[in-house]
Amino acid sequence: MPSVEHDPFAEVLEPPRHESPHEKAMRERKEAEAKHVSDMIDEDIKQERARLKKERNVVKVLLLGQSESGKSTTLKNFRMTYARSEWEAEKASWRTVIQLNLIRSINAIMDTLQAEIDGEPIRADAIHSQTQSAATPLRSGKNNNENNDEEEVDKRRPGTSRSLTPTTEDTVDLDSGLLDDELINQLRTQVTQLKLRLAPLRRVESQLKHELGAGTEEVTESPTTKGTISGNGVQNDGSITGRHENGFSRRTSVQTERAIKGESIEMRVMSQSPIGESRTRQVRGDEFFVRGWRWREMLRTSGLVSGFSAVSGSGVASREDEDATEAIWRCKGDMKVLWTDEQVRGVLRKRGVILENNGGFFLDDIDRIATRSYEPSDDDVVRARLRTLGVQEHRIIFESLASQKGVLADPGREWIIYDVGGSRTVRRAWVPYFENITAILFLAPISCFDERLLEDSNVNRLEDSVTIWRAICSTKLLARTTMICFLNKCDILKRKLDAGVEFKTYVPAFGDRENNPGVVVKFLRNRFKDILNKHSPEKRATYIYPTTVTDTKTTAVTLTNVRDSVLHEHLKRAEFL
Ligand SMILES: Nc1nc2c(ncn2[C@@H]2O[C@H](COP(=O)(O)OP(=O)(O)OP(=O)(O)O)[C@@H](O)[C@H]2O)c(=O)[nH]1
Ligand SMILES: [Mg+2]
Repeated sequence: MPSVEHDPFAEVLEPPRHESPHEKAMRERKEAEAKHVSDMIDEDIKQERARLKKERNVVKVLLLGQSESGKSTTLKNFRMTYARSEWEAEKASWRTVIQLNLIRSINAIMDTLQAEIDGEPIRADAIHSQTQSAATPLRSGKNNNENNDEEEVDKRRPGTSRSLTPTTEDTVDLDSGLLDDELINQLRTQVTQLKLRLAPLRRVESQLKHELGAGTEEVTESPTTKGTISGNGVQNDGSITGRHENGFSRRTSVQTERAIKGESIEMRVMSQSPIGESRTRQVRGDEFFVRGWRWREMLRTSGLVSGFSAVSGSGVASREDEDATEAIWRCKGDMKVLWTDEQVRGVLRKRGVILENNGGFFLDDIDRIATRSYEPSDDDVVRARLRTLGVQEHRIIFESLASQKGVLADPGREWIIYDVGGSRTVRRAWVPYFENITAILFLAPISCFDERLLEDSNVNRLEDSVTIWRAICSTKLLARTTMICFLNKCDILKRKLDAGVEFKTYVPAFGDRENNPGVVVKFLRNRFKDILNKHSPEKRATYIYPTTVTDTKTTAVTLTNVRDSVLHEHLKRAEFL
C-alpha cells in the first residue's frame, strides 16, 4: 500500500527547482491569466444555465392569423393592460398613423365620387349583391362573369371595403344604374370644388406614407396570382360531403399548408431561434424584423426611410408631422361635409364601399382628430391600422401587476408575445417561432365570410382562416402548445347580418339556421373546435372565444381568462416535465 504521505501530483505541481525570480514572476502571471480565463468560462456556463432555467419559465405566446385579423390589435390590448407605462410613453407616436388612416378614408371617398362622375362601371360583386344571390361573386371573377364590363371593374380601389355584399338598407333613392344627369352635374360641381380644397390631403397622404414606411400599404394581389387558382372560395353548391370538410372547401388547404409547413424545412435551416438573439433589426428580403415596439425609432435610426423625423414619446413633432396636422385642421370643415352628405353616402352605398368595416376607420371622429392639439386616446391607438412587417417581439413582466386589483397569483413571470405579419407572402416567417412556444393565439376574423383575400381574390377570407387553423392544429411541432382561438370582429359580423347579408350563401353547410350573430358564432365555434379535435396530434383543451378586440373593456376580461388558461397549462406542463 502506498504511503499516505506520498502525493503523486505534488511533484508535478511543484514549481521548477532553481527557478529565478524573473521566471517565477512570469510563471505566476501565466497561472493567474489561466485562472482568469477559467473563471470566465465558469461564469459563462453559470449564466447560460441560469438563462436556460429562466427561459423555461418564460411564457411565449405567438399571435397568428391572416392579415387584418386583429393580431396587432390584440397585442395592443395586452400592452395597454399589462405594460401600462410603456403604452403611455408610446401613445403619442400613433398620432401620425391615425391621421393617415383618416386621410386615406377621405381620399377613398373622393376616388369613389370621381368614379361615379366618370361613369365607371360599378364593381361586379356590388351589382350582384344588390340584384341577386351574392353567391356568384365568390367564384373567380374571370371565369364566372360573362359580362366583360363586370370583369373589368373587379379592380378594387385601395381603402374601400372588400365586402362582396354592401348593405341592402338603401335609404337614398338610387337605382342600381348610374345617377341621373341632374344629380351627376350637381355632384360634379361639388366634387370639383372639394377636390381643390382637399388637395393638400393628397400631398399629406404621400408624405406620411413615405414617413411611416411599407406598413401603411396593404398587400395587394400580384399579377401572377390573379386568376391562376380557380374556385377557391367557399363552395356554394350546397354540398359539404366529399370535397368539403366542416362545411368548407379543402382546395386552398394544400397551398396554405404548404405555405406554413412545406417551407418550414427551409426556414428552420435559414433562421435561428428567436430566443437569445440580440434585440436588433435583421433584414430578410424586404421585410424587417423588429424586437420591441419602437417601430418609429427603428425606422429613423435604420435610415430605411429618408427624411424621417419621428414624434418621440415625449410628443415633439417633426416638421412633416406639423405640416400634416395643419393641413388636416384646415380641411376639417370640408372633410365633415364630405362624410355627412347624404348624396355622397348614397354613392358609397351604391358602389359597395363600406368604410365603417375597414381598419383605421376614424371618419366619425373628425371633430376630435382634426385639431392642432390632437392626442390619441387609448381607443384611437387600438383602432389604428398599421400593417405588421416581419416579426415583432414584446416582453411583458407581470410583476407590476402584483399591486393591481384581482390580478395575478404569479408575479414576476415574464411573457414574450410575438406579433407577425399575416399576409400570405410573409407566413413562412411564422415557422421558426413554433419551437418552444407556450401558446398560439389565433385570430379568425369571422365577419369576413363574404370577403376575399386582398393578396388573392380567388380565396375567401373565412376559408383561409379555417385552412390556417387546420394546418397549425395538425402541426406536430405544436402538439403540446396551448391553442387559443379568437373568433374576431363579431361587431362587424353583427352589422353585416343585421343588414341582411345571408351567411348560408357563403357557407352552405350553415343550412337553414337562423341568420343571426349568436347562431353563426355557435356554428363557427363548433367548426373550429371540431377541426382542433380532429387534427391535433394529441388531445388538448379548447379555448375558443368570440371577440371584438377593438372593444377594450370586454377584451380585458377575455385576456384575463386567456392569461389564466395559458399559465395553468404552462405550469401543468412544467410539472409534468
Ligand atoms: N370593427 C373591428 N375592427 C377590428 C377588430 N379587430 C381588429 N380590427 C381592426 O382591423 C384592423 C386590422 O387589425 P390588425 O390588428 O392591424 O390586423 P393584423 O392581424 O395585425 O394584420 P397584419 O399586421 O396585416 O397581419 C385594425 O384597424 C383594427 O382596428 C374588431 O374586432 N372589430
Ligand atoms: Mg399586425
